[in-house]
Amino acid sequence: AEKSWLQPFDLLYSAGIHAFFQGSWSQSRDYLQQALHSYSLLKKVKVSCQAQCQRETPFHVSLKDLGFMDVVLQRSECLEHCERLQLGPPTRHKVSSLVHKEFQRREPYNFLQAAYFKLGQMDAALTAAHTFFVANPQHAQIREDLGKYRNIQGVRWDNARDLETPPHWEAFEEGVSHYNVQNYTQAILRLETSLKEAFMSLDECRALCEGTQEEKSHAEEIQRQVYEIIADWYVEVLKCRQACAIEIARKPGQKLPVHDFIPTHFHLLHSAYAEVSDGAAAVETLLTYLLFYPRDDSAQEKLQQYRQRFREEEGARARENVNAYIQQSLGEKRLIFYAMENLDISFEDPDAWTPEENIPEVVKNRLRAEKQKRMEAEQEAERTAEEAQRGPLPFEGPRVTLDSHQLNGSQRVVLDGVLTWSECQEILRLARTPAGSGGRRSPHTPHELYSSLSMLKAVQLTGERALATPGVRLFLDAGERSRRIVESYFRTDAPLHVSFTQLVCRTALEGKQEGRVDLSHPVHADNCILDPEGRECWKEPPAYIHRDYSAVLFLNDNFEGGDLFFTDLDAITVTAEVRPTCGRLAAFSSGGENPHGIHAVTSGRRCAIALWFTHSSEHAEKERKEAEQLLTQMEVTSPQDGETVEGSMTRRSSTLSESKNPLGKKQRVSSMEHVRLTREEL
Ligand SMILES: O=C(O)CCC(=O)C(=O)O
Ligand SMILES: [Fe+2]
Repeated sequence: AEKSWLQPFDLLYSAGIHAFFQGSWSQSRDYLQQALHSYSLLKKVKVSCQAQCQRETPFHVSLKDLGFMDVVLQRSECLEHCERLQLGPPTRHKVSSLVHKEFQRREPYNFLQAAYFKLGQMDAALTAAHTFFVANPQHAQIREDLGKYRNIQGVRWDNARDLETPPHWEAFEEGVSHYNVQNYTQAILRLETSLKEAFMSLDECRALCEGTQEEKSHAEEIQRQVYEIIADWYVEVLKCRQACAIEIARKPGQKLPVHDFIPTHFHLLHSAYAEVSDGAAAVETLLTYLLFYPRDDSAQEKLQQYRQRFREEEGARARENVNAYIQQSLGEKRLIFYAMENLDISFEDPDAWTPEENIPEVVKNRLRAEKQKRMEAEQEAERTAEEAQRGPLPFEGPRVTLDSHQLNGSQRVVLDGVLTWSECQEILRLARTPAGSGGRRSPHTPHELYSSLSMLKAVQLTGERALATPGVRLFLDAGERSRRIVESYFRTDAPLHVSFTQLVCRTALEGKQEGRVDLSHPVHADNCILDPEGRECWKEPPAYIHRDYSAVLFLNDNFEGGDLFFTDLDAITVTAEVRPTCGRLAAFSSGGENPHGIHAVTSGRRCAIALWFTHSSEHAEKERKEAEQLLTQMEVTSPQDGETVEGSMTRRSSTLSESKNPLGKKQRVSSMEHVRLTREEL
């Protein structure tokens, strides 16, 4: 029989990794596939044995302690027998919690995608990579890899599937989008599917709680009595089951769970059913919602409305399976609260709907205090982790003026001394050239003019007017300088490339400033679409999702207004403000943690270089390389000039006259053609 038992997943996994580092790709692939298969089968067996043994050895009410222990022993025997039949001796599948965590993080898929890639199985590689990526969206390397797959001919990008995310997520998200565009019939179908699947995931998660508790050391156990040990262990199981409500509500790869996940389904469903005039279902789902929140006044009002509108639907009842779930959950909470009162137990209630009166006063205070303590500890941990991660500055000159903590946020920094005063002036001259000073209406406000100069335009300027060269060189260098500071200070785990450089000036229109309440640039995040109501930021097109870090290098301060400010996710609460001044650099991660805007410029002209950085080499700024080449050609003295190289280098910061331009016309034109070409390829 030995042969037919399931192979332990941790052994298969380590064999897969071993083969991987040996370069035996097909062997590695096979072991990794088997490991994943074994892992999921093991879970299935455990869940089905739980269900079977609960049926076979039920607890009856009013058991005396012997009767209770009798059932405990029978169930234990049942489980052992059930699992042994399918899995072999229990010790075979004892796996360290470290390996468990790796599987939860989908680590095997990372090796698997690389093995498939080596074997040229591109569609499978893409699917494995995508599966890993969904749970690890911050992983820089996998993003890079996915970018490569996208460019490989014949890979069907649309086929990228996620093999692990529970099916309720797709159904839930589709349901909500249908609902949002008033497509109620489809919304109902998808949300009902989501509910069914979510309850299945919940059952599975809860069943796995038994048997996953870490074992205490024998020495610890020996001090204690049998009931203490049982109580302790059982409370751990109950806490684990309770945590499943959060587990199913947290989409893989996301930090926070969806608030009130199950009740939300019923909230959306009753409106959707009412919209399609299915009175019975509307009343049924609203009543089910009210099981969670019986004192929700607006829901009660709705109920009266539905009852009047759909008269014939008086027989509708709340859903029994949901009622059973609530009763079970409240029963578990009651025991946990009891343990909190009397034993030294900590617990965090995952549900918002637990009725106040079910929570003993003492426990309420403990819960509150614990929550407070946890939040503070989390903030502190985040802060110290962030500060500990700060890297050194790559060269002398700039210094940190404000760190994230002082800026009341995360992944933010303000530095001074990135440009000298004369460097700022030189770049500002560039902004005054015809290409830079074009004053069109600001896209954001009728009270300001707006002009912008991209790297492409700056290079064209160099080609056409040598006058601009020192400014363009500085414009280029300032971006590279900032890039190095950001990469080093934030200790990014992969190299950063500049992906876009833009010199932007905002000029206040005279006499149009009274009573002005708008902003020079509304609050936004740079790589996602800010949804202040939902307190979320959607990292999806048309947002520039490849942007990882942003920076603003300020050039002047002779204007009024125009401070850069950061807000909370609500886009209203200002958390920090930065006054522009020459050489000051504000740098921050481009995501939802850093919504920002610019206060109205009420007089004068505010100029700054906006920079965006990316880990993806595909999104590196093409014009930057062109500009670099072109400028180097111009700066290195041509033979006719007879000037030394050093001479030409010192000239960098002085103004070049047109006649000194060492670049022949022909050469210049061909360089420009090249720039246009790479631009079109984008
Ligand atoms: O100029 C600034 O201060 C910020 C500009 C900005 O946030 C943007 O262009 O995305
Ligand atoms: Fe921005």
